[in-house]
Amino acid sequence: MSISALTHRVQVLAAPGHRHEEILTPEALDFVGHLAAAFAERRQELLKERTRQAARLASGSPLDFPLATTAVRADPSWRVAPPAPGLTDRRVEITGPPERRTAVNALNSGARVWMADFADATAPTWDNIVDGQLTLLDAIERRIDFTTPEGKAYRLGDQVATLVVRPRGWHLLEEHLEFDGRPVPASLVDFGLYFFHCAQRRIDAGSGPYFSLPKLENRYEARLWNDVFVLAQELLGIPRGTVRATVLIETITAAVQMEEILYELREHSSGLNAGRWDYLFSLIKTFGHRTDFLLPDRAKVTMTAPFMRAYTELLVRTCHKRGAHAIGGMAAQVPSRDAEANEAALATVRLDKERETEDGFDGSWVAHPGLVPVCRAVFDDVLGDRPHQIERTRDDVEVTAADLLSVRRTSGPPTREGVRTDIAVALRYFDAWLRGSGAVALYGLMEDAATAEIARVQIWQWLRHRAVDRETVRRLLDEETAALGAEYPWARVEEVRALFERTAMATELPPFFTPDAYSRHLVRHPEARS
Ligand SMILES: CC(=O)SCCNC(=O)CCNC(=O)[C@H](O)C(C)(C)COP(=O)(O)OP(=O)(O)OC[C@H]1O[C@@H](n2cnc3c(N)ncnc32)[C@H](O)[C@@H]1OP(=O)(O)O
Ligand SMILES: O=CC(=O)O
Ligand SMILES: [Mg+2]
Repeated sequence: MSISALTHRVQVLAAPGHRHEEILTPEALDFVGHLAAAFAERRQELLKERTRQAARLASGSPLDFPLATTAVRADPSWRVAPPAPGLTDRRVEITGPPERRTAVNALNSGARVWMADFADATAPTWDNIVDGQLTLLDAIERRIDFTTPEGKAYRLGDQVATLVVRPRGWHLLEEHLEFDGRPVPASLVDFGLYFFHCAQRRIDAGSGPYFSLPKLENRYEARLWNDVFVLAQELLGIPRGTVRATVLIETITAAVQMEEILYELREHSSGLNAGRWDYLFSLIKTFGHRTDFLLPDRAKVTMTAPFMRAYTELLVRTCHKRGAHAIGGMAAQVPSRDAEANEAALATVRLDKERETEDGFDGSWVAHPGLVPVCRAVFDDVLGDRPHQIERTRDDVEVTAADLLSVRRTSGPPTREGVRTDIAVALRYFDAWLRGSGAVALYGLMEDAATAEIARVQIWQWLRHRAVDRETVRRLLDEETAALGAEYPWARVEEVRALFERTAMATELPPFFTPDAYSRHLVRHPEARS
């Protein structure tokens, strides 16, 4: 099918920005419109199913591996597609928003993969979204070099990381693009614009259009992505099976459908990734009303907690059984200018990666170029010249749904400092996000939309179970709001405080803070809600 024959015109509800016309071409918008026409309704239905499933679990329905797909899990014959060029050895993957400086640094970092993130690490202002696409296009075309006004030169090296792109999740809309009178699903915008402009260019360069898919809740959402890939390839005349996608297992409902998710995407799958921060967020969000799921301070819930071990071991076992890569998660510590703090951060990251290599992971994520050597050294020790350890099937691992939910052994009340830290982190992160930054370093840790969600839902959970009283939260909120304003006079303290009160202190927990914050604060077209 020729794209020029399409009439799925998408309307842009934003003032033209610098070079935006290079991305928002009529053909690219038609392509996105075609995807919206084909998949927007199904997305809507799947979001309704998310709500229904949340209600079922909240009213006591058990969570388990689906009976309906027993045959898929029992069938030993199927495997995912073989690794595509540039995705065989993934021992270190660096992540970051698709900004110019980050792009050059990440591509040059020595990591095998750069995961350019429109999701957790990006505040989706319209400029960030379109400039992010320009950054990727310029990086692929190798015209991204620049020099700062201070004279620091950024030059792409000869050996660069393989590019993987993470579009926003299914729950979000892009309100600056309208199709058929409705905002276009954000996932289709990020995927569609990148695929339209860059898929063939990546293939011509000996690589391919590769993706990382966030926040899926079940196999039907994986099937939807697979259908998006099939149609997108067909529309652009790209051979079916060229796309590769690594799915983040970062919701508790997806954890019991890992194998089905691989199955749905098998012709396009490049494995699974342990999205540990969203996973923890999902667990609290889904079962936060239950007293046995009361979690202590965030710092005390580590990857060695039995329920987190069950999750990561199941992920490795599932991937390797199906010939797929298992990619580890993000240790939140980032390098520090203080030598002692830096040593401690590196040691923590090293331990985390050592645990992952022992579990059988084939590679892992880092948040900062300064962590690439640590991660690489740990994986080099175990892998040597082998590109991965997929052959290490973890037949010894037996994980039940009860193991994934065995939070009781870790549960407990928060400390006052734990409550304060969550409030401080949520406020500071919300402020950065409203001002256009989706990833920041706070108190020595990388914070992004997933980690901030944990801070928010912990406060909600503790209030709900009266592990902390409302008066104390209000007092700490006053103190932390004042501290934020004193430290950053430009901080949007009133808006940030109101956002916190709406999303962390309401009786009903909103599933995400981002849709509320996005439509109130980031949408800039004349029809935007105030
Ligand atoms: C839960 C999840 O979803 S994890 C995945 C999503 N989250 C992320 O991707 C976060 C990635 N990390 C980051 O964005 C950053 O590391 C931050 C925001 C946490 C800290 O960034 P900074 O405050 O700039 O750190 P710092 O000052 O130490 O940076 C030093 C240099 O490293 C660069 N750098 C830092 N992190 C990255 C990165 N992830 N990729 C590329 N370059 C990076 C900086 O640009 C800076 O470059 P420069 O010397 O050329 O100016
Ligand atoms: O996306 C990663 C996560 O940990 O969340
Ligand atoms: Mg995540």
